[in-house]
Amino acid sequence: MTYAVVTEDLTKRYGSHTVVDDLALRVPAGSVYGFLGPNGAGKSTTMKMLLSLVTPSEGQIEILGRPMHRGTRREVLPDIGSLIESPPGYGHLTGRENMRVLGRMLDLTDARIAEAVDTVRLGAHLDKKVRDYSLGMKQRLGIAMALARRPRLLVLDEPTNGLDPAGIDEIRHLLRHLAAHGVTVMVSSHLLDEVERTATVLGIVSAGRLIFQGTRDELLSASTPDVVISCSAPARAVDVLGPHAAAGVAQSNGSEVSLSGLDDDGTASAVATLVRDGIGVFGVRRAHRGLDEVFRDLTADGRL
Ligand SMILES: Nc1ncnc2c1ncn2[C@@H]1O[C@H](COP(=O)(O)OP(=O)(O)OP(=O)(O)O)[C@@H](O)[C@H]1O
Repeated sequence: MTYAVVTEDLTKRYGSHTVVDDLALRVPAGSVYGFLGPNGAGKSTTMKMLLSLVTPSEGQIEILGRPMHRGTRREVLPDIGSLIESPPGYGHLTGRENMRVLGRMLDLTDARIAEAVDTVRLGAHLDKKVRDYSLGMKQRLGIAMALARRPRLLVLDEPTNGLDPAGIDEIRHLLRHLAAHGVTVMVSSHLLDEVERTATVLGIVSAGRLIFQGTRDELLSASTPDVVISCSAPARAVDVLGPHAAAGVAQSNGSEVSLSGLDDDGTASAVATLVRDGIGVFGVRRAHRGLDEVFRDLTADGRL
């Protein structure tokens, strides 16, 4: 497997506060890598380090096979498109004027610029002043600016922040389209929903630490789904199982009890306890868990 981004021991401290802690990122080339974590988890700081906008306290970064640091960033940056923090662009200029300024700065052909504008479907709004753009249009302009240099790697920090569902959907499509055309996309979000269907690989950070990295299926199988027992006396079952269950017991509806954090032995022993207590067990199953639940569990504990 070739990786577009590899980090070793990547760490950033501000005073005594470690905001990024020993990250070993592996972003496969050609993937859409969803970089997830709650607000303040250290996603932006990590992305800024990847772009050499923030100097790491420790660790190494390799981008597209080359070491990335102050001394090399001039050679590496032309291959990276990025959207970090607020969308770029001058508000008093139109979209077209902004793209022209960028074109002059980076010495891009008109065809290159037209291609980038086309990809984000901004053509119809090019003659409007950017300060009159909706947030979605601003984000798309930012992405067009990032794309104009035809990057091999695109780093986007929360590109769907503040967008409505239609805008989010559009960005999703765009990211898939780019990945299908060979661009590696690293995209951060604090909402799993937003990247789950787009990302082929997920990296989850919590309090600066990488608590999971792998495919969506690997994430689901790394967590234990709840056991749901349907029985004759669910309310009594909750009392009986309370001291027994490792993680938690809840009565989910009229006839069912949910138990979290139980392995197979724990499940067998819970059923035996119910039967011993004279409660009729009608059925036992593992609940289907959405990724959002898994994500919440992972980040609540701060561990996998
Ligand atoms: N320049 C700085 N000086 C001191 N602390 C900082 C600095 N930049 C970021 N931090 C702190 O680092 C932590 C991580 O911030 P960061 O912006 O990387 O998180 P994030 O996961 O991107 O969250 P968000 O989605 O809210 O931007 C926060 O506690 C933040 O206050």
